[in-house]
Amino acid sequence: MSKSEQLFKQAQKVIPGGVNSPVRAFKGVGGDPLFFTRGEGAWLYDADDRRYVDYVGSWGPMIAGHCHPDVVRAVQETAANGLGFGAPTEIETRMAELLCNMVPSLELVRMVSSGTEATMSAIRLARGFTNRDKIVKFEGCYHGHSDSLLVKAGSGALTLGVPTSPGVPADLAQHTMTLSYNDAEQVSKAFSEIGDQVAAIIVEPVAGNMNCIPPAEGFLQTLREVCDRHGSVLIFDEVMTGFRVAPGGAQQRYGVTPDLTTLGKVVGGGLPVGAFGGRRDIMEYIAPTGPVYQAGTLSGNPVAMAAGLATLALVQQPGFHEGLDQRAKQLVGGLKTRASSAGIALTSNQVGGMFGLFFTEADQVCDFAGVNDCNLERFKAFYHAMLEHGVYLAPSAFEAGFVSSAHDDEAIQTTLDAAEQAFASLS
Ligand SMILES: Cc1ncc(COP(=O)(O)O)c(C=O)c1O
Ligand SMILES: N[C@H](C=O)CCC(=O)O
Repeated sequence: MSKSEQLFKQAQKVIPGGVNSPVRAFKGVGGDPLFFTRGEGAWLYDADDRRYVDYVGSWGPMIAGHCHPDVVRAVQETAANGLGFGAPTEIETRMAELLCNMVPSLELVRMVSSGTEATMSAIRLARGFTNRDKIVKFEGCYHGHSDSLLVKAGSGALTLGVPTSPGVPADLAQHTMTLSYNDAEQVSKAFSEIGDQVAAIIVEPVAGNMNCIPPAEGFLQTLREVCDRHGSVLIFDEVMTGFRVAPGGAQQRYGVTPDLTTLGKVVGGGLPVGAFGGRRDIMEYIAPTGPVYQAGTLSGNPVAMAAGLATLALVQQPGFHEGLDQRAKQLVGGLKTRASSAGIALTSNQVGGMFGLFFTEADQVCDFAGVNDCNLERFKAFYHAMLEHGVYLAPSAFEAGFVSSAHDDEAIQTTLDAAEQAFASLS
């Protein structure tokens, strides 16, 4: 038995399913999860000291690779002064100033401790501000696990086949309307019927929790238009896309400015951080300036702020995003060439440092139905073959992949060599 197998057995005795977040349990691909002991750049080492090229990146935060010395140093230096005070610190203002400078929609921003908290708080704020209950989301998009948003959700909820979770009161779920991602016509029609009751649209501006689906031409603009017409709040959930697809996120890349933005992952540099912010008049509606309540014991934790600021400093370096984009293109292009040589039908999507692979004959995959039509069994076989050859992909066909600035030629070539063998084993 491997060390990982032993550790997983032990974990299952005291942790539900042996994991602290369901998608880690390998239910989407079968087999047992690996337990990791350390990371370095683009590489992860498991409990048996096997090395893997990592395309999960802690589900996104590790945009500069594992253990970047600047980030580690910032954490160590800040921790030496105390782990947290539950009172204001200057570093929180520095973080807020930076976020407002980087992300087009932010005039005011509030820090929280996870992406889930950010989206849950943004929804409450939008409901309070508009005095309306209904929200619109899109099938296969995941916005964390708060009740209103765990309806036809993506990510682990989709992987485990429970997109609408038991435990979400029907009385609450009835206020969440779920539409099809990239179907602008359906959005316009829904808003012509009930637009005046809608508090907010929340959307992943590039969907990354049903694999990776970029927005269709004009889709985000339509969301902006219907929200303007009906007085609804447009929320871009940039927990995944923030700082990844452009320095100012998807809103900068696609030129559509939402009213509120939610952030997570990269903003915490690997520590538990989220944020939500946007238009001043809406953000001033939150306590203590406004009546909508929201709070957090560890919000704005200085050590987490230090990790985030150090990561954002790296992200702002000239050429950072061009480098990510180029690496991701090199990877995806190389995989497609090798799949084609092996006679395997493979389609891909890629936006900056985010990518998706689809085992399908279709030329493009642009919505939830397209993702569902893919060959899941082939993905599972590919997944395990890649793992066998030292490449760690997300253990589900419904998750995007992430490239970091630490993915160098060696990491990419190791991946392509592994893929050549994996594709050969599938054909
Ligand atoms: C787009 C998006 N929103 C929200 C969340 C929730 O963030 P967290 O897992 O930090 O609660 C995630 C990831 O889990 C996400 O990908
Ligand atoms: N897809 C999720 C976040 O983006 C995966 C993280 C998790 O649920 O553990």
